[in-house]
Amino acid sequence: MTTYDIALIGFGGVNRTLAQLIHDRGSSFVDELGFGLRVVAITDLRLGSLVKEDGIDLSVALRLGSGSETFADHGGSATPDNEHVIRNCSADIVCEATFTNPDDGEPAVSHVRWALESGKSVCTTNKGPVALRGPELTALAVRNGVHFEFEGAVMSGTPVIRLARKMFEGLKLDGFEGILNGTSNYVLGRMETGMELGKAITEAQELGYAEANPAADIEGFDVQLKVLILANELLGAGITLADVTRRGISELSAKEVKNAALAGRRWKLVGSAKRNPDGTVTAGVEPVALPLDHGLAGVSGATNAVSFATDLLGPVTVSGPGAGRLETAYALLSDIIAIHAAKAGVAAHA
Ligand SMILES: NC(=O)C1=CN([C@@H]2O[C@H](COP(=O)(O)OP(=O)(O)OC[C@H]3O[C@@H](n4cnc5c(N)ncnc54)[C@H](O)[C@@H]3O)[C@@H](O)[C@H]2O)C=CC1
Ligand SMILES: N[C@@H](CC=O)C(=O)O
Repeated sequence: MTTYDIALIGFGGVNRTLAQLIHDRGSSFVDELGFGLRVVAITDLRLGSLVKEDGIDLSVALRLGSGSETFADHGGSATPDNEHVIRNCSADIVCEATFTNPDDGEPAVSHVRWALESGKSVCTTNKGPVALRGPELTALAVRNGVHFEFEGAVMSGTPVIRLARKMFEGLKLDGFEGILNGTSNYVLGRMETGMELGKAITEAQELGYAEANPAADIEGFDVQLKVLILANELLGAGITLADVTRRGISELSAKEVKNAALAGRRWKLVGSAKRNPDGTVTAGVEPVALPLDHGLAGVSGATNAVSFATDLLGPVTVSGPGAGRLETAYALLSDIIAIHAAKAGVAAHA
């Protein structure tokens, strides 16, 4: 039986939920998925680091977090020691789920690089490394014979990237428009009922949707990264962050959002990209008051949807969860499944 040793970098909502899934359902993965999972290292800014080659007792690790205990109280260290742990632990796969940094992607870019350089595959839900260093890190993975997977970076557990790559073969994509941020969509829905922005953001934080700094959601930085990822990965746009224009929803008042709904329009934060006749791609994110019969107007809560413009089918829309701890932990599991399938395919053809 194949067992993959896992390192969890960042032990917040997403990686903690993956650990919980492995703890609760790990034994059934062997029958259902054909492999087992064992967590051999965890690092976190607040908890420090813990490395155990024969497997960490997840019931103990999962109890830490709310109190003052750190991994130092359980045979580990009070500091994360990310580089040392990532380079030297026995993990086959590193799951990177630290904060997204929309400026330069660090320190997550380094976390991914250290893992790939030391022959470990990486799954990440962190948008920074994918949006800002995606092609470079993918090339590094290829050079080292490992994998770099990032399905959860866009639309959480909804498999939009893999689905589009596999299922749109033979179609030409000319662009897309979508709701790509669960927090802002949830917040706009609450504002439509009259709730003030700040209160709605607090709810989204409690539900595990928001970024560590929710301004990233509200001011459109998060969608800017996701548009960049989709444009480069699926349209081959070859654009940079500066090419994606950005406007968030912070200027909208609850009254404005409510009045628009009464007048038959719904405010949505829309991310889009469009291929121009000369082959260049124009991309951006902005709030739009959509008519109620628009395909994206009915997408509510933390649900996301993206409508791709295709040459042979016209618009094809993918919709599903766009945020949430469990939904995003599933994205990491789906990446591990993809890595397993790729390894099994290579073995079968060897
Ligand atoms: N929560 C969601 O719905 C989704 C989250 N994501 C992305 O997944 C990542 C994780 O999200 P959450 O778990 O919700 O965030 P979180 O804020 O709950 O957890 C992040 C964890 O990373 C730790 N951390 C931060 N910097 C670190 C460092 N340098 N070394 C070690 N640990 C560090 C923090 O202490 C924290 O425990 C983020 O990049 C987020 O943008 C992506 C899709 C959906
Ligand atoms: N904060 C993000 C989480 C997923 O990327 C969102 O709300 O969509």
